[in-house]
This record gives sequence, structure tokens and C-alpha cells, in this order.
Amino acid sequence: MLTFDQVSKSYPGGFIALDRISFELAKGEMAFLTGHSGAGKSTLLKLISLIERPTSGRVLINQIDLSRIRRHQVPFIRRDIGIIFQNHRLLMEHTVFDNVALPLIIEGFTGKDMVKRVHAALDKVGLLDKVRCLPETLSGGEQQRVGIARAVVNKPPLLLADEPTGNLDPELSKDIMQVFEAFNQVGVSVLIATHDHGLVARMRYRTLTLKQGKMINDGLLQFEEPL
Ligand SMILES: Nc1ncnc2c1ncn2[C@@H]1O[C@H](COP(=O)(O)OP(=O)(O)OP(=O)(O)O)[C@@H](O)[C@H]1O
Repeated sequence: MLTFDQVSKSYPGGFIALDRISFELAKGEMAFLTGHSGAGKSTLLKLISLIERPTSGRVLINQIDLSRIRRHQVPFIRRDIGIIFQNHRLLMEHTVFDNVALPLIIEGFTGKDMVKRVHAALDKVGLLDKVRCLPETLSGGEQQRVGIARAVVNKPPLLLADEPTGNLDPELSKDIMQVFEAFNQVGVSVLIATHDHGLVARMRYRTLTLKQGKMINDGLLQFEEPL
């Protein structure tokens, strides 16, 4: 599904955010991406979603080398990737329905087909009864679930999440993780960047650990190791 092959990323000024990173995420696999603040987690996600480009090395999605993707082709690649942000970036003056419908509208869906898909996505995150609400009337956990519904509404095979439980208490974090697991169980590949040591330890998934731009661990993390 996803391949990093000796990928490095330097930012202008020469700072090396990622240093020769290689790994594969299989179709239907779920993994955590962890490491200290500034270790390169967001940079790695940005390379997958084509927000940034590598300085060297190759990133492939379904065998497609992203370095060969031209600017006008970027939306076609992004269509296969659902992205969930920590601060969910919802449009606060629009309803839950409008927020979740947005990716479909961009893709040209209209009418009953669009409504059906929006309702199906909200149903999966348990928020169908909030479809007419404005996001500000929802709790933090519910807002995050709207963000997840928006990310999955066009059924992408790959989900990326950047600190999806960052502002949530442990109980709500657990709910959010169960939503990710449910998508994973139906074959979606999921990569979750997180600082949350407790979450990583509890959930026992493959964990990719970055330290100063280098991959220092790939596998189940030992609890005692500080991130
Ligand atoms: N656009 C940029 N220009 C210059 N340096 C950048 C840029 N974006 C990130 N960096 C630097 O690259 C390093 C890695 O940043 P990144 O955001 O990937 O880390 P992170 O692991 O996601 O951190 P956090 O957990 O705090 O979000 C940091 O030192 C950061 O300052």
C-alpha cells in the first residue's frame, strides 16, 4: 500500500527532518508513528499526502512513485488518502452534514448519492443524530469524529491521522481508536502519528519510532522505552 524507500527530507536552511527512512505499510495494516516533538512525524505524513516532497528517496502508494506525480495529478492521489488532523479543522459555521459532504462535493457528487454517503459515514462514527448540528454544539470527541467521517466519506484505502487524540481524555481517545480499528477491520490501512505513550502501549500495534529524523524502532514497542 505504502512504501518509503530511503526517504530524506531537508527543509530550506538545511535542517534534516527525515533521514533515510525506509518502511512498508501493507494493505489493511494499522500502525502507530511516534517520537518526540520535532522528530519528523508530521513531515512524514506530509510526504505521503504530497504537502511536501522528499529531498531524496522515493515514496510509493500502490506502487505509484509520488515523485512522478505532477501538480495537476495531486488531487487524484489525495482521493485515496483520508487525513485526520488533531484540531480537526472543521468549518464551524457549517453543519455537520456540510462538513462531511465537502470532499464529495469537490469530487462532483450531488443529490441522493451524496446524502447517502454522508449519512453512511456519520453512522460509522455514531453521529447520525447530529447531522444538522453546528460543530460548536458538539463535544471535542464528537468534533473529532466528524473529522473522521469527513476523512472516510469517499472510502479511501489509506487513513492518516496526525495526533487524533491529542486534546481528548483517555476515555474519548479509546472511542476514537475503536473507530480507527473498525475501519482497519474492513481493510483500510491506517497510520496514526501520536505522542500518546499510554495509547501506544495499550493497543499493541506495530510502532514506527522516529528520533531526530531517524527511524529507531519498527515493531511492537517495549513499554519502558521513553518516546
Ligand atoms: N516548513 C518547515 N520549514 C523548516 N523546518 C520545518 C518545517 N516543518 C517542520 N520543520 C522542522 O522539522 C522538524 C520536524 O518537524 P515535524 O513537524 O515533522 O515534527 P513532529 O515529530 O511532527 O513534531 P510534533 O510532535 O511537535 O508535531 C522540526 O524540527 C521542525 O521545526
